[in-house]
Amino acid sequence: MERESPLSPEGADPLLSLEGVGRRYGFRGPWVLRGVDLTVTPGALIRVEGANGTGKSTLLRVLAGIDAPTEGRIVGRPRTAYVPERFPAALPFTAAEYLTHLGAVHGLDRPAAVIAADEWLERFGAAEYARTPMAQLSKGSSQKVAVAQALLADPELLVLDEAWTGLDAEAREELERVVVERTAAGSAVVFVDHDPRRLAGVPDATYAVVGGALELGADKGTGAPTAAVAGPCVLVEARGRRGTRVPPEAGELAISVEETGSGAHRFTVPEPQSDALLRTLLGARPPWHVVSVGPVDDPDLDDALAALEVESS
Ligand SMILES: Nc1ncnc2c1ncn2[C@@H]1O[C@H](COP(=O)(O)OP(=O)(O)OP(=O)(O)O)[C@@H](O)[C@H]1O
Repeated sequence: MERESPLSPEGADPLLSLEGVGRRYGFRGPWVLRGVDLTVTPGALIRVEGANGTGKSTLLRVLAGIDAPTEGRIVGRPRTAYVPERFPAALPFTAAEYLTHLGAVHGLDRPAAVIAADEWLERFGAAEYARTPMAQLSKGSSQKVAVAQALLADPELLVLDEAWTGLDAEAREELERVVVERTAAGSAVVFVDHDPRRLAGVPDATYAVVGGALELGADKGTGAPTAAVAGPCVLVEARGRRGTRVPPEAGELAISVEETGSGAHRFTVPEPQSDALLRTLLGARPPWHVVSVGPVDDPDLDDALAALEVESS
């Protein structure tokens, strides 16, 4: 199988590579994964898709380093954090104790671990549960703790297996923002999510697990500006500091920019360019706050794009 690598900064060394990786359970079990090659570079955002039971979670566990390949090898082991599909919530700690302990395991000293635990719980709207025993948390709240534990120690590779499941709407949006921020800051994120709208248009690459192999999906973003404007678009709502002008590069990437409030802007951008737009906004000085990223469902825009396509042909 040809090895595909996602968009990466020019010349960046891979964080981690899977080379000819295969995984099966049990000595004679069927191969769940076979001949998988994958290179994860700094800043890459990779989506993994596939039908139920095809091996997505297996792949993510191997990437996260909590499961070993049966054959093949893994080159590199960045500082990695993982949010599993099922989080063992019935632990004999409060949320804050658990996070502080894990922070220490990840190398933070105790005061730094306490601060990081508080900050992440706050950010995901779970600060009020900090002193609640984990066993008493609802599924959604314990999922917030699962996400917080992964973000505590600034991972270079974040692996999210259905991490949005069970989160409330605000926390789901927050996690999308965190993913965009982390990749803009140079960390890699690999995720599985059953909702096709999750981070739609943002990943650098989408892979599907099919028959144990990894196939590069059709909706791979190029991350680079292209002349094409036809095709699906993404709506990015972002807020700049009051009085800040839209970064010129963001204006060039977008088909349209609308000011919706003081500092608040709505960018409509062709899907392949959405990642570049997000990086531009988050990398601006001062950085823009990305409020939401979602698909465009606007018949007028579809007509306008069709007209543009005709004009440019
Ligand atoms: N610990 C295990 N022991 C034995 N078989 C396993 C184990 N984990 C996964 N499998 C098997 O490996 C195959 C792939 O499972 P995996 O959970 O990786 O798929 P998935 O694509 O993530 O599924 P889903 O979409 O349902 O979460 C399945 O047939 C599953 O039964």
